[in-house]
Amino acid sequence: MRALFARHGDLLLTLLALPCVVAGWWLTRPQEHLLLAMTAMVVLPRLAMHVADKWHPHFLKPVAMAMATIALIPLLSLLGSFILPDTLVDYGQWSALFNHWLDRVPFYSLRPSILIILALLFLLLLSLLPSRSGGVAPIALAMAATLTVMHLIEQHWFRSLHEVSLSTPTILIIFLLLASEAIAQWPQRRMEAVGVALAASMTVMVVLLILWHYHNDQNIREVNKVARTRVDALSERLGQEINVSDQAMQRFALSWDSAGGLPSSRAWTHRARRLAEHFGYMETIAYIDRQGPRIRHAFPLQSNQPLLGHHVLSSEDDQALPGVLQGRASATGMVNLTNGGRGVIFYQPVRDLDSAAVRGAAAFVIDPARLFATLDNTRDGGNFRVRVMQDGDTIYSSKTPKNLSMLEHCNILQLGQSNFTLCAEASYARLFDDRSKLPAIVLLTGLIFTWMLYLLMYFHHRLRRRHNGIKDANYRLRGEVEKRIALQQEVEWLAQHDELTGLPNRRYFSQWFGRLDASGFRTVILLDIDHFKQINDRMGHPTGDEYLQRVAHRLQEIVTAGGGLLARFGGEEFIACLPEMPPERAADIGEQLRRGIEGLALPRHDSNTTVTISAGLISTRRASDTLMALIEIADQALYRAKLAGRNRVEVAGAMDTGTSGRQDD
Ligand SMILES: Nc1nc2c(ncn2[C@@H]2O[C@H](COP(=O)(O)OP(=O)(O)OP(=O)(O)O)[C@@H](O)[C@H]2O)c(=O)[nH]1
Repeated sequence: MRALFARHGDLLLTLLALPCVVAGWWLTRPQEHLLLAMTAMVVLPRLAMHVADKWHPHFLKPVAMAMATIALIPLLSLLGSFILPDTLVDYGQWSALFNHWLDRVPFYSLRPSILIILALLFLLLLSLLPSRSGGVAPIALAMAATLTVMHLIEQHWFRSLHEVSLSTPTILIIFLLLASEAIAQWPQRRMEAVGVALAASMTVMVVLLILWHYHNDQNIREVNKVARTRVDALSERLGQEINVSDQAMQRFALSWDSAGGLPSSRAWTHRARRLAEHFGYMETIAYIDRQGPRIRHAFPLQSNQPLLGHHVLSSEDDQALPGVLQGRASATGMVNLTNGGRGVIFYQPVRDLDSAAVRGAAAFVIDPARLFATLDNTRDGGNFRVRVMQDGDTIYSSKTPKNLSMLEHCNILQLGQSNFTLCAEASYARLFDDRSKLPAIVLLTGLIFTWMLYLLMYFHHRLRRRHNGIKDANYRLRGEVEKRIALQQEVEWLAQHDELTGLPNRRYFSQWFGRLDASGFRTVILLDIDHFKQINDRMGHPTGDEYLQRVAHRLQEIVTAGGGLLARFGGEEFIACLPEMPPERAADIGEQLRRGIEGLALPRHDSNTTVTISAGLISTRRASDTLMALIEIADQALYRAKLAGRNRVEVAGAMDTGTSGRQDD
């Protein structure tokens, strides 16, 4: 089972998303179906891609990419609805486009949030990427995960005005997709290659999301002002209306002062009708005689007939009447009316024209519900619900528009002696009209910037690694070349020198000799260590080798000082050539060589004697004398030196320079 999960875990998790889509369709509200459909459109190409990766790449990969491209269309359209200016495509057009999906459901209530649309887009992008090992796959996955988490945070901790929230099936599907991608990518990813770029861009993204949240919150606050403005406007209109009606009531009461006497019933009805026609919310306009005090007239008469003659001070709610009978305009709170119903009664004193004494009062019964209904009649009314409450009872409510935003604003108002709460709540449709596109644009621009930053850092890292690799290879190559050059030089040196003494060998010597100017004197000296075999035999080969080296070194010093070249001729024999030197001087150097070795005083096995050399020397200025010929002559001279007792320099007779040196014995 573990092995199966390790090999096909990504596919299994994506497969699990399918039953979640089906279950989600039944379990969630219709508003979520668009989101589920979008999610399913992301699941299918991912599924095809996982299968393609494992079994049928040639056939299924193009199919998956085609499905992903098709799924891009609705997702990009939804994204467009957040960012395209209303002048280009207005809200109604988006609604019409998407209402094909779900009939009669308003667009704003079925549109997923921009965070989730972007998260799905990034997940979809993974199907469109040419290969999962491509450097951008991790950032797409990380962005999808971060956006989903941000949406959940917004949904649970902050107020939102909108969009469909993630229900359990959708959350499950998105997390299954994220997990399956993480499993698919993980084994292929070398974290150090993407780690720095990913960490930097994710940090930028978190900052970006905080900024977006701030902008979005501001936007919601701004949009919410719509309801507050509505409440404030209504409150102001109410204040103005009360002022106007108050003045009308005053004028109405004063008009009886000038008439004198008790108003006649006909006159009362006539004038009260005119007032009531103008102020439709004045339910009853009554005249209260100070005597009693009793209601003498009431308009409209038909509904108020039982009130006539009614002793009004018996009503305990009517505290305002004593005030008006003392000459002060007054009002009650919200009271139960004698003829049933509730209302606020405003009183105005009616005075005697001559004495100015209060004869009675005009009472105006105002129905607050009708008053508010009269005020709440603007054209925009359909986008708001206005409610008026008093002591917890709703006394007025306007028609409720569809999809209220649940964002309500209230003001406290006073009418008569009572406080009323006036609240307005806008519909989503109204709020969306005012919604700014700025937060969505900030988010999208920021994500593009974050994506670019990742690419820049990732490719910079890759290039730097490649560059370092090339630098290392270059360094190694240079080391190799240097080693080979050294080896080559060693081989060349060995081809021309003797390893033991470090002297040039015969080949080098003959090449050097060949380059000499044959028109001048050339002296060839052949030198041989005397009785060297005995040194080897008695003192051992290592001592023999050491003596060879020391002899060679001393001879070379002298020959080089004379401007010549010394080479090892073979075994314990050396050959020297002194160019451009008169024979006498050459013979002299020959003698110096002999003495030089003698002077080394290298002890032999028999402690009385030291190592010596014998030499044969030939000087010539004949250009036709070859090296071979000169060596032969020198060898003969050397032979003679040996015969003559060794430790001698024998100069070839042809040059007639005689012999030099001293006898051994
Ligand atoms: N240790 C050592 N011995 C060498 C080397 N090359 C040649 N020999 C020895 O040099 C000796 C040469 O001996 P011989 O040619 O008989 O002559 P010799 O003993 O020097 O006697 P004379 O030349 O007649 O004085 C031999 O024993 C060689 O083995 C070498 O590179 N190292």
